[in-house]
Amino acid sequence: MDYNNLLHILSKLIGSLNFISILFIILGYLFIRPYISYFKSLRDPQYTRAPGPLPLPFIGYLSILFGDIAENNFKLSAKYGDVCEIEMFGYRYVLISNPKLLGDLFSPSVNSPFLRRMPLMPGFKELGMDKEGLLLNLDIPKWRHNRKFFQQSLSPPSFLELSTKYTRECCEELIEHWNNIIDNKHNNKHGNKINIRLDKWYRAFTSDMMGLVAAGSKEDSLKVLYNDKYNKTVIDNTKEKNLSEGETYRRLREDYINALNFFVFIPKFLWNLPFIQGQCKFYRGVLDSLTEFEIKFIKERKQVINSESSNNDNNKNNNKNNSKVRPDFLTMLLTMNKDSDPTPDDIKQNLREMFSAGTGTTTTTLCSIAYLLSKHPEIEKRMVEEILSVIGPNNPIDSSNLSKLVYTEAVLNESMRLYPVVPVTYRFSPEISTQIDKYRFPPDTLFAINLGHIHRDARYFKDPEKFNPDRFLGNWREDIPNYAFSPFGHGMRSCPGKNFSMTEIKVILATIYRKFTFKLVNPNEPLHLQFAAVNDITKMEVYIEKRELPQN
Ligand code: HEM
Repeated sequence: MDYNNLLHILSKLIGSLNFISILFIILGYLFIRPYISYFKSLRDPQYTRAPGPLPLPFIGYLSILFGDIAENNFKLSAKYGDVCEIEMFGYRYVLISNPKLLGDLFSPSVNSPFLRRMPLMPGFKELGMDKEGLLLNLDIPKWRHNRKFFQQSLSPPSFLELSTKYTRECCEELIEHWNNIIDNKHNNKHGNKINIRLDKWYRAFTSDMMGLVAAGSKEDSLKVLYNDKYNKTVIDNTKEKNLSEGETYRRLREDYINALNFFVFIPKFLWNLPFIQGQCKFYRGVLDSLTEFEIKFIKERKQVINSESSNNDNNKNNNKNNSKVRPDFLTMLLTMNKDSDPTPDDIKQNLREMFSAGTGTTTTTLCSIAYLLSKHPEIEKRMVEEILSVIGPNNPIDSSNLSKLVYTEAVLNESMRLYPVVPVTYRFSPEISTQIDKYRFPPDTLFAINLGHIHRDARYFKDPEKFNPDRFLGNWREDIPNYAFSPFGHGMRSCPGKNFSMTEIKVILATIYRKFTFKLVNPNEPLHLQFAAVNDITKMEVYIEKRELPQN
């Protein structure tokens, strides 16, 4: 049969197809597509395929639709080993659970081919994150530029001092509210025990704290929570009508996290379905309002900075200490970046990521610490003894004390080992093929690093399920293999907020735990974590008690 005949037969066949048959052919193709690519990859002589389950039609792997991705990753590694493979997000998704195999992916080299976290997905564009900020930025020159200024903005001693001061202020406010709740007998429904939602309090706390640290805006989340639940005498009819700017921003950011999860995890072809369309429209509205709010806010700050610097130029006797501009993260971003004179648009995503990456992560970490300490009172006692001996029962904490809180830091590290906020992180290279162990993967493979699984692997941690802060004392950095403990990731895309977070959390633990102790209301329940982009605490009920301090 010649070529023309073949074309003729094909065109006749296509002409005879009706809409239903075409639909069936398309669906049939989509149904078998994962198998075609699966069997093709098995026969490709250039590359290898790691063990893993057969893909499912349409979705590739069930955990996209059901269950917790982090938990499913955990089970996959337990079943298939240190390197295993599934289909996810339309990509070959290789899960790695052995720190010895992470050298290339976690490379600290500026020329690493793994500077991207994930491939471009439609949701990233919708969120404006594919070319902005850090987290999902795929534009490498832009990401480098942002990363440099993000990191520099977090490091000046004046910034760290100010953020410690703001954290202490928020702790003092929290302590005052909790004292009021405990002292107020009307709230006491459980005999001598006061039952609180610790997750809600810490969420409000980190929101106020990050509001101050990032943009100098006090959000009043703690006050709102206290007044709503405990201070019934305050009747605020204007509450819904006249939200403070801080509270409006806080609510927008809360919705933003949901928008982020929506656009990242719901495939684009579903956005226009009737029952999802409304949600999509709502989240687009949230993104627009948030952008409008941030641009206005950044413009105002820029004006203040510019007018102060032109006054300073005119006034040679100027005293810098009289500056009205707070040295918070936003000011740092604007002033450190002066040579390139950043526009509000350049900066807004960095500011947004400071909030979104800083509040939920800290809340979950604080709750996991409270959970573990309430189950291990002897460890809590030892931590509080250290806090009291280094700082005393009432003195304010300053940065010079923090390095002496060695056991407190070990408690923090051990909690992050057992409950890492980011149990899986990703690396991706569209450019090169990658050799991992005995497997060779093509470009465009998505590598998922199974941090949560590695943290509980008996090969690297003796009695891995045991809460034992002692493993983080002494020369632990030499004892634990490279990359086996990675609560902040590693390499060029590791967490730029690491030092800042460690400092903040230690300040919070030292300030709060010398005043209060928490007991779980349901001690037999597991920690309620839900994984979306990170592990988020969904509920934590505790009895709160004032700590009885030893009399001097
Ligand atoms: C307990 C607190 C925190 C934990 C456990 C945490 C953990 C992490 C982890 C595991 C990553 C991914 C690292 C990798 O892939 O190698 C990350 C990335 C990131 N974190 Fe954090 N983080 C915390 C707090 C913060 C704070 C306070 C900020 C902001 C000041 C922040 C900003 C970021 C940003 C911007 C990235 C993306 C970096 C990039 O892609 O270049 N994080 N974080």
